Amino acid sequence: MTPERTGLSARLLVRRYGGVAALDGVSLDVPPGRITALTGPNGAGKSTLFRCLSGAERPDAGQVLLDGRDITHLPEYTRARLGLARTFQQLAVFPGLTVADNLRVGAEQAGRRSPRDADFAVARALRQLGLESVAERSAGTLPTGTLRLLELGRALAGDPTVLLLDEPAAGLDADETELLAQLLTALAEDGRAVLLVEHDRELVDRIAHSVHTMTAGRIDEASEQLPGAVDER
Ligand SMILES: Nc1ncnc2c1ncn2[C@@H]1O[C@H](COP(=O)(O)OP(=O)(O)OP(=O)(O)O)[C@@H](O)[C@H]1O
Repeated sequence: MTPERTGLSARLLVRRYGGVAALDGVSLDVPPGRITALTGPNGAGKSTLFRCLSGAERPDAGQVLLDGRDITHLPEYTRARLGLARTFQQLAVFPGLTVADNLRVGAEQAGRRSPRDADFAVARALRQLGLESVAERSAGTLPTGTLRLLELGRALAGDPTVLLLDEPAAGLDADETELLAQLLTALAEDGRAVLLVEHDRELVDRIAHSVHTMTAGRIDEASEQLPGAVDER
């Protein structure tokens, strides 16, 4: 039986580094079909929250739930296979591999190991990101904006149900930001749960359904909003 999709939730997460509480009782819901945005100043704890949600780090207390299942103690690769994907602020693409092969690694990390499955995932991600024309180029030869899209493609290649995106618009030009806005909107409409850490407030206001503000390890403000219209070009 397929479990009911409720998305990803943090319940009272605590993570301390020495005397600093990077997370001080953080609860957050990232439901399917919506873009949930997280903002806040440097050092607020956003990256720590991402690491605890993705499984790169364990919280000292609290729970992480995926579709109601407690995944707090599951390793990152198991979470990836359950449908959780993330992108990194510091790009995690392999510069020596082609764009297509970077996407293939993303598909394989999410458990799409048969060549047929992986080929299908690569072709779909190339199409979604508009990267067909650079499919055989070495990633290391491409500009930052294209690499940022490839970083997203690497996460999408595994066909995740939950996407954690750490500043996906950093370094994108206006056209690339527009493509990103349309793509994230379509992914949410398709039923995916999207968590977006982003400093571009204009982008957040246009596409997010809710905005949570984090300060000093706590989410101290949450607001619901109607996403603004995305340009149809
Ligand atoms: N590995 C670590 N060891 C010690 N302290 C850490 C570690 N990681 C984060 N911190 C501290 O935890 C707090 C939260 O940091 P975090 O990087 O999660 O914030 P952030 O909101 O993601 O900031 P930024 O926008 O700069 O990435 C900060 O005080 C930071 O110095």
